[in-house]
Amino acid sequence: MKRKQGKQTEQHRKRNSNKPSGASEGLHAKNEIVTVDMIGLTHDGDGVGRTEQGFTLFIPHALPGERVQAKVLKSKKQYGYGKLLSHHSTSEQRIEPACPIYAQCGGCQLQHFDYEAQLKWKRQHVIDSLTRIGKLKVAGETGAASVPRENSMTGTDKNELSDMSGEDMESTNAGVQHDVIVHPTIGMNDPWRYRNKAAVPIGLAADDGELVGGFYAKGSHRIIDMDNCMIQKDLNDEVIAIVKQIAKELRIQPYDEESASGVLRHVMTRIGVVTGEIMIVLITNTEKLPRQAEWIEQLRKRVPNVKSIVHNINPRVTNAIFGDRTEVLWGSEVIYDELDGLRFAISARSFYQVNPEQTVTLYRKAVEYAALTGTEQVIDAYCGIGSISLFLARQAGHVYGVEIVPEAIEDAKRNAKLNGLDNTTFEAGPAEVVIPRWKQEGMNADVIVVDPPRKGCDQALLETILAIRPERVVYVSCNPSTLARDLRVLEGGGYRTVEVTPVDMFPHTGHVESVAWLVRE
Ligand SMILES: C[S@@+](CC[C@H](N)C(=O)[O-])C[C@H]1O[C@@H](n2cnc3c(N)ncnc32)[C@H](O)[C@@H]1O
Repeated sequence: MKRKQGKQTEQHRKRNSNKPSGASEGLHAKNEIVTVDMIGLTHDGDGVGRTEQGFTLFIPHALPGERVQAKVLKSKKQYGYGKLLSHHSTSEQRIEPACPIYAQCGGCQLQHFDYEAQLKWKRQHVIDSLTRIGKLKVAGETGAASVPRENSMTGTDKNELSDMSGEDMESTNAGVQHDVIVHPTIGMNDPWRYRNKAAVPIGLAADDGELVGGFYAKGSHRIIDMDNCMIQKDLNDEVIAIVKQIAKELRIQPYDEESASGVLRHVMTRIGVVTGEIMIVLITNTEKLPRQAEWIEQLRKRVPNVKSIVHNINPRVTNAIFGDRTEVLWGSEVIYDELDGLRFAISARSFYQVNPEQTVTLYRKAVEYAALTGTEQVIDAYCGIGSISLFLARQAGHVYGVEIVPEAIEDAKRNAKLNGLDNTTFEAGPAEVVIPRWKQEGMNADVIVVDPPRKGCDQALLETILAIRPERVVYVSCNPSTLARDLRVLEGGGYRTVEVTPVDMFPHTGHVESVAWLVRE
């Protein structure tokens, strides 16, 4: 990769030799209008194209195969960013986005792309990561990828890989030659209105200073006011609209990010899709929620199914939604939901998958890959509220879950009891600390399941998995790049990746979830 970048830099230097210095860092000047042939999509869903002069431009909402006119917004040495102005030719996979505010909102990235094409692209994204980063050979693939290497490994991929250290990247050099099966992405029959959770930033409208709440516009912190999101459950939209209305009536000051002043920063709502229960979390910059009693009265009156009203305090100047302190203002500290006949208590700070229908598909696939017979000792690392753990516990000897958020572990214990699954043990702490200690204490496991956050598994955890030597590892991942990186480590330690199944948990967004099945050689 380095060699290719060097070559491109040299070409640009030659081409730029006649340009006035300081006009632009890259080949094209800012605001220049260029014709671009689109050749791929980045891992964020932005189009990747080449200008007639061979310069790489990333252009949101442009699709592979299209010829477009674009305005250069930023021009770096080796690549730039552009804005789509018009089409010379369009892709057959281009469709009219269903959402009226799609062009401004940063919430979805792929609504202009036919859903079947999204599913294929997500599978290809997984394959590209497995082959390039994991050095794995995918059945039916020649090793060529959807986007030529020098393009896909520039802008966005660099961001995706930013969690990896140089050392991790070095470790990706060796390769293996068995074939990994990557199945088609399992999509939704109706890929709309799937989210059970909304977390909406609240702020001031730029024009009239009114309270607004919605989504950040792509690439900025400008809030687009919105009452109808096509990937949200209707009920979430309704509750958010009610909360905004109450905030206005009670004259609650919206948070102003620039001055870090004001009161209401975010509203989070979560619904139990099976139970109909609703949790509302008000996140403030201030210690107290002004007019608390009226808030409770109004929310109870206008949201009949509300079961939990929670206040979280976040006075920090940060992009993180939640602060450290959470108190229940009214009702229960949890709401309940059901997945595949299992009942789950979910508290405000606990992770719970946002697409319940696809979650069942994903977890069933993870259980299938675990291939349990009723006797196995299973470790579920990064277990959240124990959701995968309990799916596994129905078919295992014993399941040990570990999770860093203490509230989630309290939920997991409660959930095990609730479902009468006493063959479970849960511990709060970092997986990379707790599991090595379990190993030292003599624990063994037949199967280890991991479901880490985007940054993937900690190296110490991967080493411990290799030391425990379970027969099977099931890796649930929301980031194909770190999945591929970690599979390389496990392959290097004597595991073989047999299959990977992408599951579309987040239709119309660039997010790709997948589950991998590894066996000990
Ligand atoms: C993608 S979620 C998966 C949760 C759960 N398996 C599920 O499906 O609901 C990742 C979880 O890892 C937890 N986590 C993050 N870093 C961790 C660490 N170092 N050790 C243990 N858990 C961690 C997060 O709090 C989160 O609950």
